[in-house]
Amino acid sequence: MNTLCIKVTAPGKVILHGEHAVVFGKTAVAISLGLRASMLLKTTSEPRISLNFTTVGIKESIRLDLVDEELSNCRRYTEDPEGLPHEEHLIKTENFVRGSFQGFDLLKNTQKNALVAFFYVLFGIFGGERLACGLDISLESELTVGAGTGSSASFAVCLAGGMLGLASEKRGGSAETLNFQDKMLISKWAYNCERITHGTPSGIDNTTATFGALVSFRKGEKPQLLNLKLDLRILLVNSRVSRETQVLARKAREVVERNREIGECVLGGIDHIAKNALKILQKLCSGDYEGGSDCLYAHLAELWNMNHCLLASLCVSHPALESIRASATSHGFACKLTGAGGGGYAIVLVPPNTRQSLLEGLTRELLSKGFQVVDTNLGGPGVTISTSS
Ligand SMILES: Nc1ncnc2c1ncn2[C@@H]1O[C@H](COP(=O)(O)OP(=O)(O)O)[C@@H](O)[C@H]1O
Ligand SMILES: C[C@@](O)(CCOP(=O)(O)O)CC(=O)O
Repeated sequence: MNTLCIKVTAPGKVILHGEHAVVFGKTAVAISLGLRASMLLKTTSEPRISLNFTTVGIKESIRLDLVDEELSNCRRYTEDPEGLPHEEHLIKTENFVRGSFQGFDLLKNTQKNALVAFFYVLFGIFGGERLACGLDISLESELTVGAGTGSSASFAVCLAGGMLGLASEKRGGSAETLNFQDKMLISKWAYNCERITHGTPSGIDNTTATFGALVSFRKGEKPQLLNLKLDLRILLVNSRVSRETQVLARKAREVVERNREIGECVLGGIDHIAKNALKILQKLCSGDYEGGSDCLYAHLAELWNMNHCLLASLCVSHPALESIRASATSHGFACKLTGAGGGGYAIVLVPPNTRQSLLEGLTRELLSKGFQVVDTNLGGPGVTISTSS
């Protein structure tokens, strides 16, 4: 095979509604961000695989013959990521990575996870064959790691998209043309990858990072993809408190299980909010309403606030998130945590007719409290793949 370059990009996401409840089978609505991860994969004649994951500070390389030898002991699951025995494959991959990279145990968790994720996908997709060419892979991202904006999902989608693209090019196909099934395959591989760090994720993050735009999601059902024809604008506010999704998901589950009937009501409430918010967004997209959009945005704002309060009742808010909300409320904006909570980001809804001075006042106050603020539009494209030789 001649030298090949594959570039893969994937967006981060924010969950608008349904975080935590989605784990219990309720509806969630997520939307892609303008911020993206981007991976460049080059085949080389050097017998090495070099990895440069700048965001997590990984710069490592490994001899190709060691990788090819391990590949010969793996089974291939290219088209069947769901059939891959996850735990077994993960342990085997971890053993390989630990044995191959000196000082692995001294790395930070984010670095360990990223290395393991790479080889997990590589071995699953190329098992049973030899790579027979060196690889030079670099990945960078505009997203903050560990803050709930889908950094790991966009990373995983890039890995999966790149490896599946390479596999397809090696068999004489094209990595660039992606139909729905191709995207589903990328999303399923990315889901497996997400399991490495997030235990049993619902799948909403990898789905949104793959398909982009607005995704309505329910576990076990085909994701509903909505073409967002409106500029939904938010302030993305970083509380600068780091948190782990798995820990927060466990906390919410404990609250629900300790208070079964109440927990069911809270989850049911969140489900209704997600469905109603989706209807409003669909109306806004279709233009199918009388008068201006102000009424619809006011209703959406009410749902955002209710959603936050229900999440807080599951003990997944944080004093920093409440402080962001207090500022937003005092300036007349709706605000909710997004993702797992316990820190990470809050989102503030910015309706189209918002006075700029009001928004600037809120931004100033949030900055003076030490938070980071990004004013952004939502709904960027999903995974993109381009190749050159
Ligand atoms: N840009 C990135 N580059 C390399 N690895 C990443 C990147 N983003 C996330 N990861 C990997 O994914 C893991 C989980 O990421 P995290 O940001 O906690 O998830 P989330 O975005 O869902 O909050 C990290 O520990 C790291 O190993
Ligand atoms: C809490 C949860 O509903 C969302 C987690 O979001 P994030 O990874 O923190 O963005 C978990 C999940 O959906 O898997």
